[in-house]
Amino acid sequence: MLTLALSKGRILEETLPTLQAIGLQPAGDIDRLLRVPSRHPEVQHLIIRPTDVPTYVEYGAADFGIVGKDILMEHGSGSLYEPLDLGIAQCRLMVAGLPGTKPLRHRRLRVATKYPEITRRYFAQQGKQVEIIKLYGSMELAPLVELADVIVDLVATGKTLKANGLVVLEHIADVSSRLVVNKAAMKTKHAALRYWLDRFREATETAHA
Ligand SMILES: Nc1ncnc2c1ncn2[C@@H]1O[C@H](COP(=O)(O)OP(=O)(O)OP(=O)(O)O)[C@@H](O)[C@H]1O
Ligand SMILES: O=P(O)(O)OC[C@H]1O[C@H](OP(=O)(O)OP(=O)(O)O)[C@H](O)[C@@H]1O
Repeated sequence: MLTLALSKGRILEETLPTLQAIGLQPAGDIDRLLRVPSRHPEVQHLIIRPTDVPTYVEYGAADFGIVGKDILMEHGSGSLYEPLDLGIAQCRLMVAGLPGTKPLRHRRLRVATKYPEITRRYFAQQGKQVEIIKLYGSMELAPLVELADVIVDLVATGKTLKANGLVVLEHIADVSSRLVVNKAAMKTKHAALRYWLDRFREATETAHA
């Protein structure tokens, strides 16, 4: 039996057509069940929060998983194999703020984000120490109420930024969803995982042809 950890929400919705194409569609109520059989007798799904997917796969509670590159960058992806870019849930990780936001001289820049590790690394690479304010959502509000000078957040269409009067200041990384694999399982269950990785790769190529 193989276990695939799926990120519930946006990524799961965008993953369903691929699962359907390769015969792994969930065979149960994905809105309520946390562990769901798939149409294939040898694969089951875990339906979990995106931020938990790397942990389940790293510890081997799931053999493989699907998760955003943003979450992998924040988690630190060295403990997992990342063999395939699925090309779904595409967006960009950006520094954003009010128009005309300038570097500050008298104090550290204050940055609100759901991604403290990525943010710390990004500014440290530029030799800047920043004050990081960890938030769990609605980052766009922070500069408006002077909780932070800027935010580090995901941008796709740019509509959320625009609606809140914010602009992109810097580009950090392009983001899409990745297939990740537990390192030990890649050895002990190699043939089965290889088979499904090939199916995912074919389906992804077909979808983007
Ligand atoms: N606007 C967007 N357009 C495209 N992809 C996005 C967008 N926002 C987020 N994503 C991608 O989808 C993933 C999941 O986002 P989603 O909004 O479903 O979860 P979340 O609400 O951030 O998760 P949690 O419930 O753990 O806080 C993100 O990690 C990112 O990779
Ligand atoms: O550029 P846009 O197309 O407007 O998309 C960007 C928005 O999408 C994400 O939020 P999401 O809609 O997932 O809400 P949440 O993370 O606050 O739950 C992200 O955190 C931005 O707020």
